[in-house]
Order: sequence, then structure tokens, then C-alpha cells
Amino acid sequence: MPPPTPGPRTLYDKIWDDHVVHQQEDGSALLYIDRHLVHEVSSPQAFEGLRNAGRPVRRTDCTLATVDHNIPTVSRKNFTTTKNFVEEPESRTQCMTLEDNVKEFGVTYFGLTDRRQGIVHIIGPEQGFTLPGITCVCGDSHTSTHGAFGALAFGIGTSEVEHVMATQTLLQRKSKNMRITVDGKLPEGVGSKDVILHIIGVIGTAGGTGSVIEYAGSVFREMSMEARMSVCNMSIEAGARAGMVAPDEITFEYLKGRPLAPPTGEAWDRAIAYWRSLKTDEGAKFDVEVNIRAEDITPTVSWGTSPQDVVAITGKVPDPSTVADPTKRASMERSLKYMGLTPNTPMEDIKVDKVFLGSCTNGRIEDLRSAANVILAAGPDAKVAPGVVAMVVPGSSLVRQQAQAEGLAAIFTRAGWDFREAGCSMCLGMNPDQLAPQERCASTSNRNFEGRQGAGGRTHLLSPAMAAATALTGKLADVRKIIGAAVSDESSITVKNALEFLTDEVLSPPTPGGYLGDTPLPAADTPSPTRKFTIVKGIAAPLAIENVDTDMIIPKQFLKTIKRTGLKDALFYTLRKDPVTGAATDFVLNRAPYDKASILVCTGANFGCGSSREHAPWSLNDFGIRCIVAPSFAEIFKTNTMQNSMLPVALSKEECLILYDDAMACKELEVDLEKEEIRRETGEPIKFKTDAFRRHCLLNGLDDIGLTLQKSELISAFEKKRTENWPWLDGFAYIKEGKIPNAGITKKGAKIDW
Ligand SMILES: CC(C)[C@H](C(=O)O)[C@@H](O)C(=O)O
Ligand code: SF4
Repeated sequence: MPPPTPGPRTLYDKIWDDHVVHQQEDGSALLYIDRHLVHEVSSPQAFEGLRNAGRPVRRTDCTLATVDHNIPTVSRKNFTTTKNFVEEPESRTQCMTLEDNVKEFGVTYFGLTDRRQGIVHIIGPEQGFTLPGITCVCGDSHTSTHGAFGALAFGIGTSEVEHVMATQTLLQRKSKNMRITVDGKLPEGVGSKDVILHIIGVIGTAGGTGSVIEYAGSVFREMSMEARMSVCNMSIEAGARAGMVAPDEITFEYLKGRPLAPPTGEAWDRAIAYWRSLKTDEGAKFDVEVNIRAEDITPTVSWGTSPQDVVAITGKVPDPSTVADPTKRASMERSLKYMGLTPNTPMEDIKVDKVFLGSCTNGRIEDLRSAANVILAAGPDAKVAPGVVAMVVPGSSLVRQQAQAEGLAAIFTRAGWDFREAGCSMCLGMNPDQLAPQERCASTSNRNFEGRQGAGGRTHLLSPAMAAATALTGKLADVRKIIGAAVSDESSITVKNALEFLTDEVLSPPTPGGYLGDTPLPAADTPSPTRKFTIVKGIAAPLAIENVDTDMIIPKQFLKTIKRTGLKDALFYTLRKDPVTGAATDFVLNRAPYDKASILVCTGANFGCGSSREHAPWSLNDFGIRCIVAPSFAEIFKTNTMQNSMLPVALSKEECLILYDDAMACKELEVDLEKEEIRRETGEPIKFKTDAFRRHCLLNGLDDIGLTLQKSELISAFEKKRTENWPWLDGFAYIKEGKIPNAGITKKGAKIDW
């Protein structure tokens, strides 16, 4: 095993050191992955890849699947089959494909008839699948949520999903250590959502780029686990690879007795002893430190189309004429136009049409309690304001059940809210829960991108308490005016303990897994010329937008495919098609010669931020774009492009502007990976830097999975050590004792108690 990071170590250093299977000479490392969550949107192509290569899922005992994004949130009382239940054909195909895949590969699955079904990031912690000190991944950007347990948890694209399923490892480069400390006392009416929105407002959506954030200070120490999850969840909106909070007594208390956590007794004691060591050492070095005073945080709400566009609820819509940077000013003007807002309008004057309480950020029981408390405080006759539609979508079926048992569901329905079944729902509207064009929504979710909740829909992000206050007043509302000092993440309406809801009937166990132990793995496949990137010469399309998010690159309706191709027309769909007539707009990629562009030059930073959807590079590739130039890239997007033999080139803003001018003048550019330079038509080269290992793979068309499989002996050796040191990580901690606790595939005709 490679030596640990020298000197005093951070929490991130420790988890990293404990997972290195192999340290490469170029500085990257093969990292072992302890937990893999799978959902229907980012997995079909990965399973197909495994099938085509004849590879099994290496650790079915460390993999857990569910359906969340596509499913309708209408009552499941009359559920018979997924085929009958999911009406929209492409969503249905995706859900049924997952059902087929989990059966074929023997992966444990919480399907629509299982009470443990829910949003991946809610069910992992709920079941004790997420544990301190682990590495946890999912084909989903909000995997950062699980960092609340002191885990290294991050989102990946579909190619990496396949890599993890085949090898239980990922090739990673170590990120920078960043610490955000919030000390002091939060003012009245301020909760965890306000804290993270405020942080993103301060550091920006690219503020955490290249870093893993550790949240430290009294404010996080005092937070409940659920509040910590809401904070870590949105680390991705801050651009970070992951976010984490060191585990403590609050963490252990939350985990104790959860079905997939180590059982109490010797296993639990051993686990706790290890977990207690997971703290940043005194004197450990952070590359970036941010300090925020708790007293400066107010109830916060977003005004624009990026999560960094936030302001205090008592504030006003900002004025672009006060912004000097032209790209920034243009982005702000564009946001305000999209949002239908006039500068200097008081936030509290903004009327809403819908209120959405749910998502992996705020769909947990404490979120529902916090919103219900506001309704209660407004009086027994409090009702949703006339003309406003308010919906609660619990994050999991267990949360839903608990909310019913605690009487929260009744509080919501009495006040005129629609209390629905669990899923992602209107957080991104892949199911029928969507905003109509120009509808305005107060939402407890995490993204306010253009079209996020429905084409043309307008999103304001806020906390559950603020969402409840907004539903009552019909305008973005300051919750303090209703409830004063009583707002907190954890309310007192608890009639039952969460754990009571976690004992579920044991259905059939999963098919014996693909755990290969010491069995030799298939050899690497041969390099493929189609995977090569050497030189790309051609027209470059100019783009002057900041924070181009992957929702903008490819909207959600195109994520329902189970293929990697056929996405050419989906690229920048909302910018390329008139929403009313459906005719082509004059967006740059619709105009000659840019409709044949093979390079994209963007002058705005943080290209590809947001969702981990690999559909973004797939659609760019289908269009013919092989290289993207920008001042900076979001990390998951960057990896996803290279997994598809495309090249992201980060240059200084000034260099981007030079190439942008060339692109505007329809001049061709030549991107040479071997020489690491972009040649202008004048012959003048602009140099860039790439990761040596990635360059090698791209130049030679090498496949990551094939390369990793050559290290199968090292992986097996690591697994042996893992079993000795951290035995609770094998088989959900139970398999060895012969008690496989979960459902696997739903038994046909099993009685469902809804
Ligand atoms: C569909 C999935 C890949 C995506 C993500 O990665 O975040 C989704 O969960 C989202 O929130 O946009
Ligand atoms: S952000 Fe929204 S769509 Fe993505 S996983 Fe969370 S709830 Fe689902």
C-alpha cells in the first residue's frame, strides 16, 4: 500500500489514504469504492456496456439500486406493474430497463412496491448504506449529500458507473482541501438551507472547483444529520468535488440500528472506534479556507438562474447596470429576462404560482416537519394562498409513511397542499410534475437553471420553512413574519422515532452477486481507433455564456434514452428551438458555418456545471463537437468528456477571448493534443496543459475499464485488507451472517401495504 499523506492529515486525506488501491506515477490513484448507488437514468448504458463486454457487477453486495427520477408521484394504491403504472413511454422503458438489469446482474433493488424506494440520496442514509469513512459514488451529482456522514461521496457519469460496476474502483486525482468554517449563532429563522445558499452566494458556483470541502465550525457541529445532508447535498452547486462533515456522536446516534449499518455489538464497537479517528488532525493544511460568521446569514432566496444568484429575502432583485464585467452583466440580464423580473423589485413582492417541497436537498422528515410547523404557527385555518398550487413530495416512501404517522400529511392536506408519493418529481420534472412556461415556483430543491422544473418555468430556491410561508402568502415570504424565533431544522412534532419505520418485511434476497474474489478478471480489450483524440481541425463556434450548465446543454426530456447516441438535435435544445413555433432560432449552432463546428469556444467560466448527465458530452459529440475551450470546467463534465474521447481545454479568459474572436470571424482552429497547443489560422499556437495519463489514453484510444482490469490482483489484495480492517463494509454487514436484509427483486403478487 502506498504511504499515507505525510504530516497532520485532513479528514479527506485520511479517507483518501485508506482507499488507494494503486498509486500511479503521474499522481492519479486507483481508488476503491465502498458503496455504489444506482438509478434508472444514468445506468442503462453502463449495464449495456457490461453486457457487451461480458463483465459482471463485481460487488453486488456494495451496490444498491432504486427508481426515483422518472416515476409519477400519483398514488400507488392501484399499482400493478411498472409497465402499467408509468404512462410516459420513454420513462417506462427506463424504469423497466433498470428492473431487467438488476435481475440480470443480481443487484439489490428497491422498486416501486418497496417501502424503501426513494431518491437515491435519501435512501442510502436512511438504510445505513451510507457510513462514515467510506467512498460512495452514484451516477448523480448530488452524491455529495452522503459526505454528511464523514464519507468521501461524489457524483460520476455513466462511463464511470460502468467502471465502478466492473472493477469497484475509480481512477481519481486528489482534489485540494478546502475548509468552510461557520462559527457563531445562526439568527432566528435561519436554517441549514439558508446556510448553504449563503455560502454559495459568497464563494460562487465555481468557488469549490477542484476541491473537497470540509464544513467545520460550531454551526455544523450543532446541526442534525439531516441538516448536514442538506448542506453537503449542495456542495456540487458550489462546484466542489464533494463536501463532508466529520462524524461525531450525532452521526453515530443517527446510524445506530439502521438496517444496513453494522449491527450493535462487536461490529458496531469496532466501526465506531474507527469512525472516531476520522477527524482532521490539529495543524493539517487546507489549500483554501473560508470563514463565515453565522450572524451574517439571513433567510435566503434565489433571484436568478444559477444557485449563486441569491439574496436575503428582505433584499431586492439586483441591477445588472451596476456590474462591470460584460460577460457577467450579459448573463445577469439574460437571467432576469428569463425570470421575468425587474431590477430593484423587493423579493417579498414576487408572486408565485407553485410551491414545491421535496428533492434530495429537502425531502426528509425534518424538512416536512419544519414546513408543517410554519403552517401550524399560521393558525388552524391557514390555507395555501388562492391561485397557488403547493405540493409535498417526500424523498422516500418511508419518509412519506412517517409523515403520515406523525400527522404531518394531515397538516399539509388540511392547508390545501397536495401530498404525493416519493420521487425526484418537480426538482427536475422528468416525470409529469412540471412547471408550465413562465410559471413561477418557490422550490426547496437545489437548481434554478433555465427550464429546470419545466421548459420556460421559473424557480426560486429556498428553505422548507420559507416555502411553507410562501405557500401561505402567495409571494416569496419571510418566514420570520409568521413564526418568529421558532424556525429550526428540527421541529418538535415527533410522535414516532424514524427507526420504527425501517423494519420492513424481508422479500427475496438478491441473486448471488458477481463478487469475484480472487478469480482472474477478463483481460483488457484492445485500443480502439474510434476512441482516439489526436488532432481536430475545424470551425469553432463562439459562445459567451457564464456557467453553462448541463441542463442547458441537454434538457431533462432527452435523458430518458437508454442509448448513448441519437442526441444531436437535443444539444442546446431550448436555445436552438423556438418554444412556441418549434422553428430553429438564430442560436450560433443553427447558423452556417457553425452548424458544422467541431470546436466550441466559450468565454464564460465553469462550463458544464450542475448535473452529472453524460448525455451532455454525448449530445456535443453527436453534433460533431470534439473539443471545448473555456476558462474553466466543472469536474464531472470534464471527466465525462474525456471518457468519450473529447477534449476539454482550459485557457485563461484572455486566451479564450482571442479564440472567441477567431471563431466570430469564422476562422478555423487546429487542436493538437500531442503538442498541447491550439493553432490559430495565423499559425500562432496557444499552449494548454492536460493530465499526462488522460493524454496518453486519448492519444492511444485506451479504455479505462480495460486498463483497470489489468490491476485485478491489486484490487483483490485491497479487498482482503478491507475485510480484515473494516469487516462491516462487506455485504451490507450482514451477508456473512447469512441475513441478507433487503428485497432484491419484488416478489410477484407480494402484498403491498400502501
Ligand atoms: C439525472 C442525473 C444524472 C442528474 C444529476 O446528476 O444531478 C439529476 O439528478 C439532476 O439533478 O439533474
Ligand atoms: S437533484 Fe433533484 S433530480 Fe437530482 S437526484 Fe436530487 S431530487 Fe433527484
